[in-house]
Amino acid sequence: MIVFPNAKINIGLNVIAKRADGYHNLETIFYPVKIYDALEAITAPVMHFASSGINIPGGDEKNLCIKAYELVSRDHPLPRVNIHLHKHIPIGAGLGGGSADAAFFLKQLNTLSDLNLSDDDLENYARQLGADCAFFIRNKPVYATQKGDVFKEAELDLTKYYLVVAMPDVHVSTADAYSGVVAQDGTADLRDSIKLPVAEWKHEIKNDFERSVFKKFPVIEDLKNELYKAGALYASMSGSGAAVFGIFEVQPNLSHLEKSCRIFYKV
Ligand SMILES: C[C@@](CO)(OP(=O)(O)O)[C@H](O)COP(=O)(O)OP(=O)(O)OC[C@H]1O[C@@H](n2ccc(N)nc2=O)[C@H](O)[C@@H]1O
Ligand SMILES: Nc1ncnc2c1ncn2[C@@H]1O[C@H](COP(=O)(O)OP(=O)(O)O)[C@@H](O)[C@H]1O
Repeated sequence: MIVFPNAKINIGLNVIAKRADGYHNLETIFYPVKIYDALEAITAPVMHFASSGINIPGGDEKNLCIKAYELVSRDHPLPRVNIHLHKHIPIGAGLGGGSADAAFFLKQLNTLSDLNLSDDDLENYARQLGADCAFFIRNKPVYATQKGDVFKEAELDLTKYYLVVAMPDVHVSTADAYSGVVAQDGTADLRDSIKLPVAEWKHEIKNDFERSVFKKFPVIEDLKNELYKAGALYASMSGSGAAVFGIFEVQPNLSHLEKSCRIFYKV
């Protein structure tokens, strides 16, 4: 069985408060985009994990797919599986690639092993693997609060626009990005802000990680500015970076950026 875990972008990200457990409460809109890994799982006599494509730091046993398997196996007898992950979604990008793999693997296990877990059950497993992992279970645009794992409906359809994701040659650690951010409450509700025309979002919607991450990696801010120069109605860093995305009315010419970063068109 092969599935194709997709990436996400964050439309706005307000870091509201530091929590007693060390995490942060936030407010964001998660929006799925068309950049994919490929994840194959088949039942097999011995457990095996292999990956190809982009090198994943941390070793196989630390892979979130293996962690997902171990988590579910505490509650349910599982068959041994042979897993192959082809990694295409950039890492340290703010695109949630590792979380997507884990969530899609949970869904695969549910089917492969006839576990009959509901989406709520799967989300409960997912939130134990990573704060933004639960989003990928239903994988629809949502307004997320608390650790980024509590969802309310968000009506957002960007299909009439041309979305671009650009990944510079730097990687940002999520934990480092959170340690550099200053939490502050009292911003407008993102569910109201996204109702404005996209061209007005730049006055209303921000990503709180940009200030400190741009300071450390000016190349990311430069890239965001390049997307505006190329005609973006709205451009922002995604999550804790380093990827930036642009929302355009038509396909932009970004060929001058292709030497210094990886560009994903029409996502
Ligand atoms: C910033 C966001 C925005 O969508 O995404 P990315 O940019 O990483 O994709 C998420 O909050 C990332 O979620 P995720 O990458 O799943 O985080 P986790 O693995 O659970 O946590 C990594 C580390 O980030 C910090 N962390 C994460 C989530 C949160 N709400 N508060 C935090 O302070 C903690 O220090 C934690 O140890
Ligand atoms: N399947 C996976 N894909 C990517 N990263 C993984 C995976 N499993 C574990 N990781 C770990 O998660 C870290 C980054 O995860 P990722 O979700 O890609 O971050 P971000 O959302 O910030 O881009 C990597 O450094 C790696 O050690």
